[in-house]
Amino acid sequence: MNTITPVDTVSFDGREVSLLDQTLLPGQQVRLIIEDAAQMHEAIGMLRVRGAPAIGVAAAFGLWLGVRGLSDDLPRPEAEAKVEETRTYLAGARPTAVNLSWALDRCAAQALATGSSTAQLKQALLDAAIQLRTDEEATTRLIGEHGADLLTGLSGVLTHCNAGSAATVGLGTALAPIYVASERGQALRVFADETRPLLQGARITAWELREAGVPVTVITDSMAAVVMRQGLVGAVIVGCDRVAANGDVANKIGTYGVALLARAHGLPFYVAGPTSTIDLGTPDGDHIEIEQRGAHEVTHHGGVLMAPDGVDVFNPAFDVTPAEYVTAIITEKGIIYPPYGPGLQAVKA
Ligand SMILES: CSC[C@H]1O[C@H](OP(=O)(O)O)[C@H](O)[C@@H]1O
Repeated sequence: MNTITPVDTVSFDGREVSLLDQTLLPGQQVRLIIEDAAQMHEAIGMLRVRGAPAIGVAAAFGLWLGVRGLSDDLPRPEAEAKVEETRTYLAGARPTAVNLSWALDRCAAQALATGSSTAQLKQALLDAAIQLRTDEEATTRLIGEHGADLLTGLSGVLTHCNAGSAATVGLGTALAPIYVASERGQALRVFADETRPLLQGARITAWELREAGVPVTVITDSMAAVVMRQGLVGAVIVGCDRVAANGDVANKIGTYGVALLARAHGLPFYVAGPTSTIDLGTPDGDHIEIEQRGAHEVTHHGGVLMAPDGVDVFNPAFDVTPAEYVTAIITEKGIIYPPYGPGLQAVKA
């Protein structure tokens, strides 16, 4: 197989920042020009751009968009105050994926340490966002290369949600090892959980894998157990939105159940993610804020009522998988095995 071409989730063409609107996948591929921080905040909140690494890069460009219109004559302290205001605003778009705040903090710190004028501050924010995009793209290739070694000899793997190229600015996290294994000539079929309620697996994972020529079978979330029992997969590999210092993993709702199923069927359960998704400041999964989303996502699909309108709904966007159920964590710096504390500390050093 030829080298995989990543999905162009977030890009800057020298003038404009654009996003692939993932709410319209797979039926439409529409690019949105994002002109200011408010539009970027909306895009992140509505999952037009989604996936921890991708929203981090998107927010970084959003930070620049929030100040690019400032007059170069504005006193630097006032410009810096605007950066801080925009950073705080964008960080509030979604609470669970640590990459959002991590990317904003990284880019703001780099820019605030650069120059003494407002013009230099603005340029530094753009430079920081561009560099972040470059770094995060390279990171996904390394995740793929480390993770592919774990998939050697397998003919099927199961994934949950979308932690592919569309969730990053490169090959992805959970799907990166699959892409690299495929590039190496391994015949690997992906069983993709559709992942209710927003169907990132059916809509996005299946779409990007088919675009890349990787065999994919879409299953409903309730079919995962049978797929494992019938021996159709030899491993589970998922992404992550925040990894706590003890190795507990926040990821798309339903991941915890898939981890339990993997344990029950004696299958390895791998988590793939950049070290930027590891948050040593959060001691364990109980301290990870889980985003609660609106009832409409559950009671409606495609404008069709799927449950009594107004019925009570529980719609957490993520859950936490305890570290004890995680076989290994695949990062760009290598594979981490239990006990996770020391290994996570090492890759963040
Ligand atoms: C590579 S991070 C992907 C991660 O993000 C997804 O959540 P969302 O679609 O709500 O942004 C899901 O948890 C994926 O595993």
